[in-house]
Amino acid sequence: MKRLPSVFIIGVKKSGTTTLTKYLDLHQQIAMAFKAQIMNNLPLGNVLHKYHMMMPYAEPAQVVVASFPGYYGRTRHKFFKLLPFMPKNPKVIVILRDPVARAVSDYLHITLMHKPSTSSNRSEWYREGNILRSTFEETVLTHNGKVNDTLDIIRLGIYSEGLQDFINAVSRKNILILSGDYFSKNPLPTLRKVEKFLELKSFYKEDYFQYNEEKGFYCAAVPSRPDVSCMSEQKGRTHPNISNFVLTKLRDFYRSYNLRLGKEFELSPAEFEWTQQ
Ligand SMILES: Nc1ncnc2c1ncn2[C@@H]1O[C@H](COP(=O)(O)OS(=O)(=O)O)[C@@H](OP(=O)(O)O)[C@H]1O
Repeated sequence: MKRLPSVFIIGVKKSGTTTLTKYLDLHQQIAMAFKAQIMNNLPLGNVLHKYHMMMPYAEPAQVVVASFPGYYGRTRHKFFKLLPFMPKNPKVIVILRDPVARAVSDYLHITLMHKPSTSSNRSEWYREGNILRSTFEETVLTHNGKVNDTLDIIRLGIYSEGLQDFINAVSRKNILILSGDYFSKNPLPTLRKVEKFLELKSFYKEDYFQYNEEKGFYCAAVPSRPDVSCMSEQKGRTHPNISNFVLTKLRDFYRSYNLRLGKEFELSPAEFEWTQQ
C-alpha cells in the first residue's frame, strides 16, 4: 500500500542528500520517496492527497522515508501544516556540510545547470541569478566587502536558524543530524547511524561501498542492486580555488552560527570540524 512517510530527509542542498537517499533506498526495510514535492499552491486537503499519491508502494514492515527538498524553500510552511496529518512522532534526518564548501558547491551548480534557457529551473536562477556575478568571490561579497547574507546560497548555510522550525515541530530525539563531509569520505558509519536511528535491521556491509579513484568518491556495489553505483557527473565536481580573503570572510560570517549548532546538538568535533573553527 501507499503510506504517508514517517521519516523526512530535509536536506540540506549540496550536502550529499542524493547519495544518502540512494544508499538508504538500498535497504530492504526502507521505501524511499525521492524528492516528493509538496504542492504549495493547492488547498491543504488536495496537497495531502497529491503527496500521498507520490509515495512508493510499501510493505507493512517497511519504513516510508521521504526526501523533502524544502528545508529552506517556500514549501516549508506547507510542510508544517501537513505534519499533524502524518504518522505520529515523525523523524527528521538532516545532512549538513561545511557551509562554506556548501556555498561554493551551490554556486557551481546554479551557474552550470540552471541557465535561464532551461525553463524548469528558471525561478531559482532568477531568484539568485540577477545577483550571481562572474566569480564566486564577486557574488558572495557586497561592494562594501561584507558577506551578502541576502543570497540564498549564503542563507542556506545558516543551519542553526534554518533548523529552528523543525526543532520546534519535532521532538529533539527524533532529529538526526549527519555530517555530509564525513559521509562522503566514508559512507558506512553514517548509514549505520541511520539504521540505528530508524531501528532497522543491520544491512550495510563494508564491501557494499568501494572507493573510486577516478571520481574521488565512494560508489555503491550491492549485488542485488546493480542500478545504484557511482553518482552522476553532477555530483563531486571539482571546486574552483577560492581566495583566502573570501574564505576568511565566509568563515568569520558562519562562525557563531556553527558554534551554536555544534553546542546545541552536541555534534562530534571529529565529524563536524567546521563547528569548531
Ligand atoms: N559518493 C558520492 N559521490 C558523489 N558525490 C558525493 C558522494 N557522497 C557525497 N557526495 C557529495 O554530494 C554533493 C552533492 O550534494 P547533494 O546530492 O545534496 O546535491 S543536490 O542538492 O541534490 O544537488 C557533492 O557535492 P560537490 O562535490 O560540490 O559536487 C559531493 O560532495
